[in-house]
Amino acid sequence: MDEIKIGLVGLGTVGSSVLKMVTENSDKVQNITGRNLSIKTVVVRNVAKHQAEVPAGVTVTDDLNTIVDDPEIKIVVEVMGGVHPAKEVITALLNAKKHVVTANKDLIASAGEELAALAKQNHCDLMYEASVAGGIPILRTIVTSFAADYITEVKGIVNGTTNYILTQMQRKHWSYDQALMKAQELGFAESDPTNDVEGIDAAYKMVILSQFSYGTHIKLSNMAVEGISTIQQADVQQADAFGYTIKLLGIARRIDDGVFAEVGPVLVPQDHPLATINNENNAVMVTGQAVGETLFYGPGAGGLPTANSVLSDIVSVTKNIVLGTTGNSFNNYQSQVGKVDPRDVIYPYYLSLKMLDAPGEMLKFTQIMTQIGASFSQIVQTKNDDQTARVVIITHEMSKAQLSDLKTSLSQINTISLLAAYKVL
Ligand SMILES: NC(=O)C1=CN([C@@H]2O[C@H](COP(=O)(O)OP(=O)(O)OC[C@H]3O[C@@H](n4cnc5c(N)ncnc54)[C@H](OP(=O)(O)O)[C@@H]3O)[C@@H](O)[C@H]2O)C=CC1
Ligand SMILES: N[C@@H](CC=O)C(=O)O
Ligand code: NA
Repeated sequence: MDEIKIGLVGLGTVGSSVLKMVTENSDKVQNITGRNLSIKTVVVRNVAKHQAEVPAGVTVTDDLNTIVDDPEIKIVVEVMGGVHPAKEVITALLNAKKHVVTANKDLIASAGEELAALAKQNHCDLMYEASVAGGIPILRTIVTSFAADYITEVKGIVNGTTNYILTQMQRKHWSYDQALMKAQELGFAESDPTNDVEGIDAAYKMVILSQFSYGTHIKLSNMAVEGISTIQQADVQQADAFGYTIKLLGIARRIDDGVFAEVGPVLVPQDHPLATINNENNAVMVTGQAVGETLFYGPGAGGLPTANSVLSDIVSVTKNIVLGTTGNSFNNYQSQVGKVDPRDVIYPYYLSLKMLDAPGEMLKFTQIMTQIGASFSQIVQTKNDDQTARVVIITHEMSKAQLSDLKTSLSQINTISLLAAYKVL
């Protein structure tokens, strides 16, 4: 039987699981593709650390050229992470006519179009199912099963680390730091978890999801992105008392002929499916004009779930090699979209305010709300230890433009500060 040799760049959480799956599940893959797949060479930084982790016959090296110059290696999996030198690595591999499978959302969100063009030029495949929502097969599902439907919204929990942290803060009342440390220990977090907790990892995934859903590239710099590092335990408990769970959501929604995309903490009603997604699990809700609402749920991080997505790409590439159909883009949809007016982006908001606990302060706030034409449905005031009070409000629907006016007006009052403004689903 014909053999297809694979190169692996990175042998951490995901890489070691890819090695395990290729080694242990080869019979089924062979049955499906008619090809015997095996890992020939692994590239890492620290060869001594990894030498004992690979089966006999697999080469471990710190020299990428061992793969680039090996004509026997047809497919290479990049799971080293980060934009540089991963971009240079994938560029060299594609120029050497290797098909590439990657889990690297940082790189695909920032240079995906350029790399896809390079792949096409070299008649190579470039696939990245694992880059969005780890083990959930969401990208290929959008490409194939939503090909004819008009997607109006894609939203969800697309970062495992932050969902794990929020779950532990809400259910076990763990501190933020304690929960983050455990997420790192479990291999969910990036090597530097800043992108996880600041919402940037989720934003990368929304960029890729938007590309697949709307055929358009949304620049990260045009997206409002907020993480979870400033969420207070008090907000988690207060949201719970109001009947909501705080989740870090990515939302990309068609509004008229534009697409609005944002990442931030959102209060999700406790009976909404997204409120029930816990720990490192992710869920992506895709709404199509024909199909209506669909929900895809599964592990968003972790070695084996992510490796399963990598393997699904390897199998797709192998089928293309067998059929002689390599060199087609993972996502072919391209479309022009317009700008969204902030007056058309409308949600209720959860506002957490700190104000001087003195007569007239609340009146100042309600006057501003009246001036901007906004109103609220729920309000709770608690006294702080000092001369201030914590006031938490759920507003009626208001636009992003009104929220922006509210922030501007509040910034001019030194006795009231806005601690948090989260959308309410
Ligand atoms: N962990 C997860 O749950 C998920 C991760 N991903 C993505 O998968 C990718 C890998 O993540 P993960 O496995 O967690 O990362 P790890 O940090 O666990 O592993 C990274 C691996 O890459 C190697 N590496 C890093 N830099 C270089 C370099 N310059 N040259 C050669 N080798 C290098 C490291 O080698 P050494 O050990 O010698 O330093 C290590 O083996 C990332 O893009 C991540 O975003 C996607 C979905 C889920
Ligand atoms: N760090 C990421 C890993 C998967 O993409 C996450 O926590 O979701
Ligand atoms: Na996926």
